[in-house]
Amino acid sequence: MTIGVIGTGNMGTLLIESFIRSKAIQPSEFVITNRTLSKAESLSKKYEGIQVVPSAKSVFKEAKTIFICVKPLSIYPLLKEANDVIEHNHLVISITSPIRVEQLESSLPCPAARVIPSIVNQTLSGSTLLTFGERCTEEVKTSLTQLLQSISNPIEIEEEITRVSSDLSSCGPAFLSYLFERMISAAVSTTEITEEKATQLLTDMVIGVGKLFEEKTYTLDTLKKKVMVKGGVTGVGIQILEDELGEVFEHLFKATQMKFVEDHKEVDPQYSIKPSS
Ligand SMILES: NC(=O)C1=CN([C@@H]2O[C@H](COP(=O)(O)OP(=O)(O)OC[C@H]3O[C@@H](n4cnc5c(N)ncnc54)[C@H](OP(=O)(O)O)[C@@H]3O)[C@@H](O)[C@H]2O)C=CC1
Ligand SMILES: O=C(O)[C@@H]1CCC=N1
Repeated sequence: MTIGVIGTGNMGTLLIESFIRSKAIQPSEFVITNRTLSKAESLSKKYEGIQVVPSAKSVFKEAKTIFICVKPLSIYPLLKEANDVIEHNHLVISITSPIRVEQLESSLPCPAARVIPSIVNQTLSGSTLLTFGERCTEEVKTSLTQLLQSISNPIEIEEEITRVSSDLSSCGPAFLSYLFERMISAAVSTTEITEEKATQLLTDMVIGVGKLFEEKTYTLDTLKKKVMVKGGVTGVGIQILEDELGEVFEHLFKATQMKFVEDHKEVDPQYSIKPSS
């Protein structure tokens, strides 16, 4: 299967490297481009066989399944530029949240899907968020789902829950990293522990917790209860979290939802179909 990738920044590179790592796609099956071409060329030096072409249009000429991994506002001009070489049997896959699949299909002669990845897909784990356009046949849905299974757990999501799903799956690793940093700096500022030791302990703990969830040993609730020995120290800490966390996560999800509305205001005028919500 030839796979095209337009844009080899963080996510384009992550998808290429993850598909190669999972052995789902061989380097020689990739046709890629990037605005700064040297970035795509350095990937082809790393993985012998990747074909680098000079433009998005050339990618559409060489591949039928194409991941577009550029920022939201760059997608429409790119599709217009390649318009005369896009055919009915292409599949266009966008990886960004503020463009709906029906908006993509409205400016294409072919099916479109949206696949929002997460940095954790680099370890061939985590979810990818999958939404199919109306033109996607069962065959297209099955083959894209199978491809994504090689690097992730593909979860089909409705448009209405796009932002919150991506907050959890794709922004989540950054949110957690921030919280872990705050835990470490508080541990260092209130006790004798060094930053190095606190970082080591927290990192080991996070990896272990991930493995427990992977093995389905515990749910979030049963794990919490197992550690919270009656009358013990964990309960004291949990009580502080309950008393002081307040509505921080409610505020977070409201803020990202507002940003999503702003993103749509920028992107929507490019497309003939406007979102209904
Ligand atoms: N970062 C993340 O964790 C996630 C990001 N996303 C989404 O993925 C998208 C890309 O994000 P990310 O990879 O982080 O961004 P980057 O800025 O790292 O990558 C974007 C890439 O697109 C290239 N580019 C821009 N315009 C064109 C064009 N016309 N033709 C070819 N290449 C082009 C840029 O080239 P140049 O080298 O010249 O800048 C750059 O390499 C965003 O919409 C984001 O929302 C989705 C899930 C997770
Ligand atoms: O488009 C998105 O929702 C993702 C999440 C992280 C960055 N962009």
